[in-house]
Amino acid sequence: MSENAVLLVNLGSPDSTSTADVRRYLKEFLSDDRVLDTWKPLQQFVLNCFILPTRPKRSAEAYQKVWTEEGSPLIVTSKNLQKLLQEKIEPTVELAMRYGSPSIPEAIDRMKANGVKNVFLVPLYPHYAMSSYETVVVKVMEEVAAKAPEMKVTTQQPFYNDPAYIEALYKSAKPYLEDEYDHLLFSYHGIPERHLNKADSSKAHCNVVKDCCTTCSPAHSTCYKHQCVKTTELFVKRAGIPEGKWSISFQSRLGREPWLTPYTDHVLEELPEKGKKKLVVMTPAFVSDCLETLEEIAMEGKEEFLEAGGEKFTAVPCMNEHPAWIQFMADKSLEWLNQ
Ligand SMILES: C=CC1=C(C)c2cc3[nH]c(cc4nc(cc5[nH]c(cc1n2)c(C)c5CCC(=O)O)C(CCC(=O)O)=C4C)c(C)c3C=C
Ligand SMILES: [Fe+2]
Ligand SMILES: [Fe+2]
Repeated sequence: MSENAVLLVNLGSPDSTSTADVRRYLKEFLSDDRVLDTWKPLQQFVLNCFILPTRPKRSAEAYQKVWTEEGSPLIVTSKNLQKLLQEKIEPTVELAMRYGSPSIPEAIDRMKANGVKNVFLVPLYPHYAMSSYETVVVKVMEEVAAKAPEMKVTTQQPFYNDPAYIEALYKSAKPYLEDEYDHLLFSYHGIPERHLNKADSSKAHCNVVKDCCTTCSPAHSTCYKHQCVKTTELFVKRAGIPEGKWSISFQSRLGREPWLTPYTDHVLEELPEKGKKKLVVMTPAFVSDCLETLEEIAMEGKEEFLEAGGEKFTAVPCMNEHPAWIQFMADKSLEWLNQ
């Protein structure tokens, strides 16, 4: 048994598409103080009185549209990633989900029982957000402190601007960019605007400085929007896509407060009237296809775009099991082992 292990952590999905399982999943997810970040009693009031009475049924119907025989696409793809990475590297590759199963505490118990001393934690998100990357790191650290304080954890930093990641993203997307198209839309998962200011420890950059996301600052190490902009700029440079032929939008908003703009659903409605009738959409905030890419973009988004006068809609799959992505993960693991 190796003393080293790689721990991959993705977001997680409900156990099934039943409304009860989706409710349980949403309750755990939205009780996370880094996701619904309000005063705890208010968070629970909003959750129990407004979200949980209605959303689970709607979300369950959406999950039913993308569910496979093996289960949730996000879990199935994450397990395939675990298997393919394991074939390339010696340390045990463990997989856990931030919410639901397989859980983080179970993975830590397993590693402890197997005598693992050094863990390379990889949150499966290219970009930093307190509601995605940060909550994974905090949860793993809390569980390690409680269960196996002797374990040494090294964490992969957000890799949004890593040339090797951009190359893997480019290689996986390239076949979908070969046919003629009018516009390439990069649709990132949104977050509340407020989270940008909260993540800026200087409180003097994000949404304060003009053109903050393209003006150099240490705040960018925790600025989700900057990191999305950077991934996009590096990708279009690598792919040779000219200015005016691409843009960025943000999807999946929840609640009434302002989220990052422009909103993907609005953009999809506006593009056809601007003459952009053949559209390609990429979703680089997600490394694995999931509800938000398969249902919200490839099904609902496509319908909205075609109804607004669009003619052709191509949703680019996430990196999923692409060999370049698996190799990227293997290289990161080897860098850690050799440091
Ligand atoms: C890519 C990173 C993600 C960020 C940042 C993020 C922020 C965020 N999400 C919600 C609420 C929901 N997200 C839901 C699904 C979902 N979100 C991500 C990733 C990020 N979320 C993924 C990969 C998925 C898909 C999960 C799957 O099983 O396929 C859902 C559940 C579905 C639904 O009911 O719509 C909710 C709810 C908030 C509030 C938030 C930031 C504050
Ligand atoms: Fe989300
Ligand atoms: Fe910023």
